[in-house]
This record gives sequence, C-alpha cells and structure tokens, in this order.
Amino acid sequence: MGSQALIVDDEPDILELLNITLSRMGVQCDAAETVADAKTLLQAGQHYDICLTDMRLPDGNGIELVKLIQCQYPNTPVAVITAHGNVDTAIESMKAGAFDFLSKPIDIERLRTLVSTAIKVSATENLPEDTLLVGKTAAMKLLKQQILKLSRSQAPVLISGESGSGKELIARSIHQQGPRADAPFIAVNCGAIPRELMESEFFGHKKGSFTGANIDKAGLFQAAENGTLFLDEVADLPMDMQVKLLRAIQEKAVRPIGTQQELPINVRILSATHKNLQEEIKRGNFRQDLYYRINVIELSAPALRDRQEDIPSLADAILERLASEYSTPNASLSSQAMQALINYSFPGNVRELENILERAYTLCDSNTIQVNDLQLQSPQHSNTKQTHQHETLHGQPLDEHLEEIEKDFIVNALEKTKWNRTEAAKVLGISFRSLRYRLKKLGLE
Ligand SMILES: Nc1ncnc2c1ncn2[C@@H]1O[C@H](COP(=O)(O)OP(=O)(O)OP(=O)(O)O)[C@@H](O)[C@H]1O
Repeated sequence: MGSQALIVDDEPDILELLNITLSRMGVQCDAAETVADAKTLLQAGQHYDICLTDMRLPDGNGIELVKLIQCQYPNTPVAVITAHGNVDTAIESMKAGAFDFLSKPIDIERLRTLVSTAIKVSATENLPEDTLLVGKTAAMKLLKQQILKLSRSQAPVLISGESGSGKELIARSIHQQGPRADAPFIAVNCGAIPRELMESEFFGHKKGSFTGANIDKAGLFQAAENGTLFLDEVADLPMDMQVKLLRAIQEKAVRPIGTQQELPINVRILSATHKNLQEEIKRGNFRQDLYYRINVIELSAPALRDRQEDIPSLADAILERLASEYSTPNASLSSQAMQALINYSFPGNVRELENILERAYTLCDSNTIQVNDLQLQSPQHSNTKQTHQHETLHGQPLDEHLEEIEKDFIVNALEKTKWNRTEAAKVLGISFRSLRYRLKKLGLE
C-alpha cells in the first residue's frame, strides 16, 4: 500500500505544491486548512506516515499539532513549515517533538528528502532494542528510551558527560536505530584536527587550492551525506571554525575550499562534550548561537559511579569481548575482585573499566582475575590532592613522596586527554616543554 500524508496549511499555493510533490513520490495527501480540520482527519482513523504542518494556522499553531500527534499518534512523524529565517520556531518545534522542519520558500529537493526520511521512520515502528549499550539500571533504561525516541527525529542532539562515559556510543546508537542507519556515521574529534587543516577536513577542498592540495578532497560533511556527523569534544573547535560550522548547519550547505559553488548537504549533527558549554560561553570560548543550534535536545551520559549496579554486566561483556579478540579462553572475576570494582569510583568511567580489565586479563595467571590483578588506585584517586595532604609520609623522603603526587596528576591528565600531551599540559597548567621534562624525569615516557 502507498504512503499517506496529512498536510496542513491555509495557503492554497503551498497545499498545491505539497500535494503535487508528494503525489509524484507516490504519497497520497489529505489536506486540512485549520488545526480543527486536521484533528477531524486524524480522528477518522487513517494512519499517516507523515504530517506536514504550517506554523501559523487560522485557529492555532503548528506546535499544538506536534504535541497532539506526539501524544496520540506517536508513530506519525510531524514536520513543521516555518517562515524564512525563523530559527526560534524551528527549534521550539523540534524540542516539542517535531521530527524535522522546512523553511519557506520551500525547496523541493529538501521537501523530498524530508518526506522520504519520514516514511522510513514511520515504516520502522518496532525496532529491536539497542544492542550497543550495556546496562539495566534506571538511568540506563531512561537513556535507552530517550535514544529510541530521538533516533526517529532529525533534531541536533548535544550529549554531555564525563570522559569515557559512553557519549560516542550513545551517538552511534541514535544513528543505528534511526532512518539514517544505512548511511555513514562519521565521528570526528574536534580537538584532534590541526587548526590549519580544519576547514578542509570539514568542508573539503579543490585540487590546487593551497600548497599540498594535490587532489580534490571531500570533507567530513560530504562523507556523512544522508547519515550522521558526530562532533566529539565540540568545545575544542576554534572560534573561526565555529562560525563556519554554524553557517553550514544553518544553510544546510557547504563550500569546499577553492570552489565557488555551495553543495547542499543532508546530514544530522550530533555533538558531545565533557566541558560545561554554558561556562565556555561565559568565558568567551564558545559561540552562543552555535550552542543554540547544536543543543536542540540535550542528553546526558551517566557517570559509571552513579550506576554501580551495571558494573558486573559491563565487566562480563568486556571480558567476553577480550576473550574473543585475543582468541583465548574467557576469564571471570573472583567475587572479591568484582566487589572491588563495584566499590571503585571510576574517574575514567567505562573506558577506565575496559583498561583495567584488559590489563588484568593479560596479567592474570589463571582464568580468574583476583583483586591484585586489577591494580586499582585508591578509591579517592580522583581527589588526589586532598588525600595526600592528610597523609603522613610513613618514613618516605619528601622528594619521593612529591614525585609520586606529581606522577599521579600527570598520569591522570594524560588519561583524561587520551595521552594527548599538548592537551594534558593545558589541563595541568604547565607548558608543553615542562611536561616533556617531567615525563622524562619521572620515567613516564
Ligand atoms: N553503556 C556501555 N555499554 C558498553 N560499553 C560502553 C558503554 N559506555 C561506554 N562503553 C565503552 O566505553 C568506551 C568509552 O566510550 P565512549 O568512547 O563512547 O565514551 P566518550 O564519553 O565518548 O569518551 P570521551 O569523552 O573520552 O570521548 C568505549 O569503548 C565504549 O564502547
């Protein structure tokens, strides 16, 4: 059976344009001119694969319909049509649950893309449960529900959370469960691209546009076409790049370096940060307008210490994966070792759990991992400063003791920055040169 759309607008020209475009795509349309007419059609029992509604209607507004359909007909994706340049309503409607928006004057190509995405969403009603994220605590259940809901929308999502807490995995999960699943998921660490290459990395370049540009190169946006672009550590984008990114998101188009032509793009943007972006805005490091665009929906990845009950199942899943990666027998944790993990504070979250288990798995003598194999730091590791202040020296020379503290801080900073020494030096508030000197001195190289 063909697809069915509900189109709601009081301007006959727009209704006609929608009707013709959709009919050519094999989608049948029912038209309404008011909120009341739309309600009557919905109540008549017809299932709609998409509802397209104007924002301003004679007896109400589009957001009202978005809310009503969300609540009573959750399998029908709704897209709103907004006045040209009205970002506020577009964002407000997506926050209210609209799956996407279209701004006037209507671009036929965009309309077609939007409708076919919506039909895909509507056709995949009963998706299998998320298989990427391990965890059954209330926090994880809620997160998985949110992911499922968000995967159907095209709204930009900002995922916040501590390092290693699973932000990228959450983004992947949103992508995999949504209508873009068959297209690429491209993850980019915004802090890791050299500044001078950034524009070309994101938008591509034409052969000969700068020294070293020996061939035409597609950027990340083009690589993610029809799929998802995941901007990890988005707070690390330099200001000039933030402006360019904002423009690309707003215009839904990019211009490769050395070309005159804008290329239209159809990419969903997901971002993540472990920093507090509001703070970064106050400090003048992040643009308010970009924040507003990428943070339409906010998700937060819970810290592992706040969902301790998930530690056993995570540990089992990780050990199973290690055994299959190494093609060696599966190992398990002694009950004391498991308890020690449950009591540990995991400043580095799931990534730290993975590292601890990988080391223990390689080091342990039998197939059972004991507490000692885990080599856990003291539970207060993340709070090193305080604990050391209150400790006595236990007969250890002061210098040696201080070196230990120094080592702790440096290792901590390196772990936090995934061993990026430039970043670690920043975290520590010392110069790169000084960090290099200390690494040598402490035998950490
Ligand atoms: N709920 C989970 N279930 C299974 N594995 C997880 C879960 N959360 C995180 N992981 C694993 O932990 C590691 C770190 O996760 P991920 O890279 O998604 O974290 P992140 O928050 O993006 O980290 P960073 O802030 O450092 O970029 C990955 O190997 C990921 O597969």
